Amino acid sequence: MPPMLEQLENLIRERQEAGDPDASYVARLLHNGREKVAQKVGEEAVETVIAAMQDDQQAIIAESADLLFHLLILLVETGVSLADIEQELARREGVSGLTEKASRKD
Ligand SMILES: N=c1c2ncn([C@@H]3O[C@H](COP(=O)(O)OP(=O)(O)OP(=O)(O)O)[C@@H](O)[C@H]3O)c2ncn1[C@@H]1O[C@H](COP(=O)(O)O)[C@@H](O)[C@H]1O
Repeated sequence: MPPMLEQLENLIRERQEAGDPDASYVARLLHNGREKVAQKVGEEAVETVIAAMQDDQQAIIAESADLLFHLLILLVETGVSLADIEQELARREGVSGLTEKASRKD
């Protein structure tokens, strides 16, 4: 995983443990609960899709940064680590999505 994401993950964990909702955006969002965090992820995902459909490179970058940032907060909230995601991606490595899809029973 890019070091920047791991750095942010650590900072979000610190905010979860000792952040002040009056002084920290991350602490405030976490304080507001999982539903609010999940809602932000949904909003940022939609904004990223809109930016892509508008073919706006700068907006795609900005909205993707918002999306990754809020997804990291949701992962910390749910107790999932970037290492868990990395492990899952490694497990899938080399298996084409088409092959995986064809192997499904349903
Ligand atoms: N990377 C970010 C980051 N990206 C986006 N945001 C904030 O995310 C918020 C949500 O974005 P929106 O576009 O939805 O803005 P909004 O209209 O205010 O949305 P609502 O929350 O009001 O619904 C904005 O206030 C952005 O400033 C971020 N806030 C913080 N960080 C990083 O997190 C660190 C810790 O931040 P604090 O917890 O605030 O100290 C910072 O040092 C940064 O490194």
